[in-house]
Amino acid sequence: MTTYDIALIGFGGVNRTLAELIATRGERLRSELGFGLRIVAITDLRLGSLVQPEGVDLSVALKLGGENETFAAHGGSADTNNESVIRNCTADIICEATFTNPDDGEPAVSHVRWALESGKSVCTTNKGPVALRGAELSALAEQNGVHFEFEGAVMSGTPVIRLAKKMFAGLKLNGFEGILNGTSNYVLGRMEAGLDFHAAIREAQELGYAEANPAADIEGYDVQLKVLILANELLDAGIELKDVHRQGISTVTPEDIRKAAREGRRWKLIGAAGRNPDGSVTAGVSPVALPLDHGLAGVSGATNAVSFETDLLGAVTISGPGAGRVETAYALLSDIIAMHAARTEVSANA
Ligand SMILES: NC(=O)C1=CN([C@@H]2O[C@H](COP(=O)(O)OP(=O)(O)OC[C@H]3O[C@@H](n4cnc5c(N)ncnc54)[C@H](OP(=O)(O)O)[C@@H]3O)[C@@H](O)[C@H]2O)C=CC1
Ligand SMILES: N[C@@H](CC=O)C(=O)O
Repeated sequence: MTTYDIALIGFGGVNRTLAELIATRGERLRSELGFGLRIVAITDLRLGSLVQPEGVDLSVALKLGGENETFAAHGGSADTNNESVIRNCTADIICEATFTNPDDGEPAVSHVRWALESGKSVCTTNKGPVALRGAELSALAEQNGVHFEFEGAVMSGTPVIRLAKKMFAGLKLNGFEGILNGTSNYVLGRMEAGLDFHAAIREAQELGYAEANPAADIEGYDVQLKVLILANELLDAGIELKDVHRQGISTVTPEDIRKAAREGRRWKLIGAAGRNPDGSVTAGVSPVALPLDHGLAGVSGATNAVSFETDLLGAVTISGPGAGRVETAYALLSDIIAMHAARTEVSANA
């Protein structure tokens, strides 16, 4: 039976939860999916780096995280050493889950590039590399005969990108609109229930929904990246970040929310893209007071939903978790499962 060796880059909420899933469900995954997973390296800004080709002891690694604790006391180093670990470790697959940088995608873009250049497949939940360097990195993966998967970059573990690519074959997609950020949707809902804006953000942080800098959620940067990913991956839009108009929810006041409620409306942060008659695509993100009978008005909490406009089926809507540590760790697992399926198909056809 195949065992895939994994390196985790970034050991925060998502990659820690992936490690927990591997520790607690490894045997079940092995019997159900026909492959095993072994973590052979971890790097993290605070903990440093740990490389153990025979397999990291997760019962030890998962307990680390206290102030001043590093991997140095456990056979590793206090230095992060990302490039050397990514290039030289024995992993088959690199799981990149460091913070999303909406400006240039770094350092995650470099992490992905180093991995692909050294013949390792990558799965990531990091929106930066996918939105800002997606085409280049996918081409690099192909040149090196490896995989670059990123299902968790949009709507966490809810299948959207792969599902739309596979299941919408034969349809023409003319656009989409959706709620694509769990944090801002959660915050708007909590404000509607009377909670203070900052207290609502703190709750979203505690629940593991928010970005390292929650301004990315609140000011619409996160949705801007997700709209860019969906537009380029599914509509072949060929657009850049500057082409996606951005406005977040920080301008929506408690009074706006009360007024909308009186009028039978509810504020939502909507990301959308649509094909113009000349084939070009217009895309943006902005807060909208939707009428309560709108299909997206009832999507609450950290749930996300995206409605695709297709030529033969009309609107097709996908809804599910949009954030959360477990939900997003599952996205990485689904990427690994997709890589295994592709590899199995290639060997069956050889
Ligand atoms: N949480 C969610 O619901 C979702 C998250 N995502 C994306 O997944 C990624 C991970 O999210 P999450 O786990 O919640 O975030 P966290 O902030 O919990 O974890 C990120 C980890 O990466 C570490 N890190 C930062 N820079 C580096 C670096 N250069 N080298 C090594 N480690 C580094 C951080 O260390 P330190 O804390 O010291 O900075 C932290 O431990 C993000 O890109 C996020 O946008 C996508 C979908 C949903
Ligand atoms: N911070 C993001 C996490 C997923 O991308 C969100 O709240 O949606």
